[in-house]
This record gives sequence, structure tokens and C-alpha cells, in this order.
Amino acid sequence: MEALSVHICRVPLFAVPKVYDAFPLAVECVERTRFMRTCGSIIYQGVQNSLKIRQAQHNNHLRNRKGGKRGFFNSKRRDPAQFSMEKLLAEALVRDVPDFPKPGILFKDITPVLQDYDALRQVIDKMTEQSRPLKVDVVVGIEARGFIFGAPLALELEVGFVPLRKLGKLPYNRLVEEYALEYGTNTVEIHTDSIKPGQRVLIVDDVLATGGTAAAAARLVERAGGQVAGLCFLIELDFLEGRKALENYPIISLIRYQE
Ligand SMILES: O=P(O)(O)OC[C@H]1O[C@H](OP(=O)(O)OP(=O)(O)O)[C@H](O)[C@@H]1O
Ligand SMILES: Nc1ncnc2[nH]cnc12
Repeated sequence: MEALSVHICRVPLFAVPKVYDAFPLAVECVERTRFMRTCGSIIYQGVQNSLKIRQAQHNNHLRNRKGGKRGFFNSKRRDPAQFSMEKLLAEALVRDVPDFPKPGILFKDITPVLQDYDALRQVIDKMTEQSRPLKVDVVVGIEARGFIFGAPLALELEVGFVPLRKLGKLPYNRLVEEYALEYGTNTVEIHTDSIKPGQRVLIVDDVLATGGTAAAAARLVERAGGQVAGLCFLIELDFLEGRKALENYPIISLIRYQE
């Protein structure tokens, strides 16, 4: 009987039910509970092994990523410990595009930041760190590039996300504000029921330039019943003096250009 039990222990997991089918009486005679415990232990070992394999695969993935060339920190020139937003500038992850979208405008293109996991991670981490003390109840992201930073930031802050959209995009009841920006005029809208009375709101966008867009967003938030706890930007173009349009609010900007 003991030999049979040992034999059963050695069969692969997939064969255990077959052995049980073949020798039901014998197995029951040996010790039903013991057999079940053996199965349980085999299954437990199987689960443990698969967890170990998954962990090893994940570690490998992290090692490859760190050792690879795909991230801001990964090239030999870049040292994660030395990371700063100034370095991000020095590495030209924010690209100057002249004459876009109109002649005479020097456009700050942030798409290289988005393409780079480590840079994007750092941006979200820094935004989170600096906006956490504002104790916000909700994040409002300004279409379109404000969505990119706003939604992950809301997740990090463990609050909800409200989209503030350009004219005609929101389906439900809306509040509307018009504004001027560096290269024209525009209109933004917010759903009337998107913010609860008194909620502390963080407004998020990629760029603060003249401040026209952000000021319109702040007006909408207040009209919707919210309290603007602060505004958060990746880039601030100091020379366009957008802060002047937002004098009453705390402003976070990770990268500031003087000219
Ligand atoms: O401070 P301001 O002078 O108002 O300019 C800043 C705004 O301009 C850009 O948006 P844009 O209107 O180009 O829209 P997009 O994000 O949809 O590209 C940027 O994303 C800000 O929202
Ligand atoms: N110069 C600029 N670059 C990128 N986004 C902008 N929004 C307004 N002005 C801008």
C-alpha cells in the first residue's frame, strides 16, 4: 500500500486523475485523505513553480528594459540618479518645431517625451509628487494633450478624471467658455454634472503659454461648482506670461522656458 502511495506521488500532475480512475478502490483503501493531500501538494507546487517562472520573466523584462536602449535613462550617457527636468531638456526630449501650427510660432513638441517610458514615468511621478499636497478630489484634463498627463495623474492621486473638451465633443449638458491662445481662438466645454459642489480640482495640461486655455478651464470649473486647487503643466513658456492670467491659483510646471 505504501508503495502504491509513493508511486502515485511520482506521477505527473496531469496523470493523477487517471491513476485515480484506474485504481479507485486501491487509492481509497490506501487513504483517501492522504491521496487528496498529495494532489493538493502537487497542485500547490505547480502554482508555486508557475509563479516563480512569471516572476523570473518579469525580472528579465525589467533587466532587458534597463539594459536596453529604449528609455531616457538607458543610454550610457544617462544616469537615472542624476535625472532632472533640465537634463530632459538637454537631451532634447521636448522638440522645437518652427512655424507650427502657424508661421512665427515655435512649437514645443512633447511627443518624444511620450515615446520614452522612463521620461514619461518621471513626468507623471513628479507631477504626482508636486500635486499631492494640494489634496485634490478630481483631476480635470484639457483636450487633447492634457488628457495624456491628466488621466495617469488622476490614477496616481487615486481620484477621478474629468475631460474638458473642445467645442462640440461632449455629448451631455455643457458649460461653454471661449478664449484666445498664441495661435488663434478656441472654445472649451465641460459637462454640467462632472464636478460636485466644493470639490477641489486640479487642472492639467501639457503647456502653459498665454494662459488663455487654462484660465478658461478655471472659469469652467468654478462655474461647474468646483474649487480650483491648482494647475499642473509639463511646460511653461515664461515669456508669454501665462501666470498673469492665473494669479489666484497655485501653479506647478515641471519645465520652464525663459525664451
Ligand atoms: O496657454 P495658451 O496660450 O492657452 O496655450 C496652451 C494650450 O495650447 C495647446 O493646446 P491647443 O489649443 O494647441 O490644442 P491641442 O492640445 O488639442 O493640440 C496646449 O496643449 C494648451 O492647451
Ligand atoms: N508654442 C507652443 N508650443 C506648444 N504648445 C503651445 N500652446 C500654445 N503655444 C504653444
